[in-house]
Amino acid sequence: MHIAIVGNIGAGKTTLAHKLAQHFRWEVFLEDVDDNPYLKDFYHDMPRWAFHLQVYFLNGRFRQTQRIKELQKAGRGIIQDRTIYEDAHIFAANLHESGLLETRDYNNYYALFESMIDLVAPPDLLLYLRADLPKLVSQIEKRGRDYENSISIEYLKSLNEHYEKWISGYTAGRHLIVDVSELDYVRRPEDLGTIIDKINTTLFGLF
Ligand SMILES: Nc1ncnc2c1ncn2[C@@H]1O[C@H](COP(=O)(O)OP(=O)(O)O)[C@@H](O)[C@H]1O
Ligand SMILES: Nc1ncnc2c1ncn2[C@H]1C[C@H](O)[C@@H](COP(=O)(O)O)O1
Repeated sequence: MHIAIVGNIGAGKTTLAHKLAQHFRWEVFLEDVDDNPYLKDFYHDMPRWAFHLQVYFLNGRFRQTQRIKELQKAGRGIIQDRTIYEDAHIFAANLHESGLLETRDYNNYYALFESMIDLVAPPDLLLYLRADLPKLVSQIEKRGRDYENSISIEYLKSLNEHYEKWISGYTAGRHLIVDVSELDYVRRPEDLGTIIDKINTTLFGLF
């Protein structure tokens, strides 16, 4: 079984990934953020570093999906924090449409993504954490990564719009949308329970 958690920056993916992994006793696959050699520079100068960052994320995410495939074959359950789909359909597309990633670079990147994507199996469940802008801003602040101070409301808004468009056309497998704007699964165990119930219903037909 493979559940992938998708959603905007600060939506609460990593936090939920840990909690679900603990609940189901599955392996958790997180994003490579601390060792990312481009992320900090990207937030200082997006046009300069957009292409480098996208290629870095794409490669990392592809390698991760190959490891997930192996573990799945071995019968293990997996919770994945963010997917390769979001890199291409949300972040790279948004940078291109905002004029921060040149068309020739975007086309080059997208051709690479298309070469890879046939080798990627969609998750058994894609769990989209929808969050409004105040929730995203407060959780990004709460996390306190210095280099994310420069993230603008417009950037988050545009990413949210890309998420909504993408999820409405997602047909690769089962998906579940949970609005987390009013949920606090850090302090309220019942909110975590609500999400787990929804997952069980969708995946196993329980409840
Ligand atoms: N539903 C929630 N309610 C309250 N706080 C949350 C919730 N989800 C995440 N947080 C807090 O918000 C911050 C960002 O969450 P994180 O899981 O890192 O988001 P993401 O991985 O989506 O970027 C963390 O400090 C986390 O503890
Ligand atoms: N593909 C990406 N392009 C640009 N930025 C990205 C991409 N994937 C992740 N990010 C950024 C967004 C955050 O600053 C960090 C970690 O993501 P998070 O949603 O907080 O887990 O990386």
